[in-house]
Amino acid sequence: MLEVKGLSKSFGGIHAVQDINFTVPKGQIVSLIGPNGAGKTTCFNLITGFYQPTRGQVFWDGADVTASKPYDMAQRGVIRTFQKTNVLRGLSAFENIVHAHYLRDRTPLWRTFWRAPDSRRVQAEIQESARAILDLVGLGKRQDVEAGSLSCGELRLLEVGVALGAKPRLLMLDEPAAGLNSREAEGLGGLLRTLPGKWVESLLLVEHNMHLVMQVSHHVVVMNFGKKLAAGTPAEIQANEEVLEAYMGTAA
Ligand SMILES: Nc1ncnc2c1ncn2[C@@H]1O[C@H](COP(=O)(O)OP(=O)(O)OP(=O)(O)O)[C@@H](O)[C@H]1O
Repeated sequence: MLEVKGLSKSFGGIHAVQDINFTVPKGQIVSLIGPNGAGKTTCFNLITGFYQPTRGQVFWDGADVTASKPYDMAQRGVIRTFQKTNVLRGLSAFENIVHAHYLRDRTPLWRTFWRAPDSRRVQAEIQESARAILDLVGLGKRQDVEAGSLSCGELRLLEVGVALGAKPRLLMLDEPAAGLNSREAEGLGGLLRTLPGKWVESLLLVEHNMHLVMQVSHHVVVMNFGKKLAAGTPAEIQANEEVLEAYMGTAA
């Protein structure tokens, strides 16, 4: 579904991403890992059009979408989260997810006024979908709580819920387990594993929590100093000495 070919990005003399190649097939969870500054978030920014690549291409569903605008990528179903929260703290958990549904809504404004019964039906569908997402992420009983009052663990779950509200085909999560304790991360892992095939087509993850990465990924791509160091199944990556030296060793 997603294919990244020879992707490169330089900021002046800093080669943040150099000749990166990988694919995210349908139905799979792929993780991008590497030490701080390895270029993972820059890859996310290149794929979703927040940065223009210096070289290389991004293909989505067979189409060349290199340097598409972030809004175009979202319309195509490529939805990402940020390391900084995408949650509106003054809104309730429920309102946050309802709000996210409108990101991909194509209903022209005039229809909202002209065909009120139709628009009421759409609103009812959105509310039902928002409740289903809240139940999925385990926040069903917290739907009316202001996002700003949720615990760190609950906020992380709400962030995933907000991203799901935009009806992603490819969901790209940037450090979804940041700040979670091991029990919360375990729960998040369980949730992520249920998503492909039902709620999203595929998932691309940037994550430092190695336990979570190894628990949920079909395929892992390791970056170091902007370059691809290794790629393989979690078992292959865990057995790769170069990876252990460059990343696991320093992360342990
Ligand atoms: N807008 C920018 N301008 C200049 N340098 C940048 C910019 N964005 C990223 N960089 C640099 O590119 C390199 C890769 O950064 P990036 O944030 O992609 O790494 P990362 O692997 O996501 O790190 P972390 O795990 O800490 O989030 C770093 O040296 C960073 O300082």
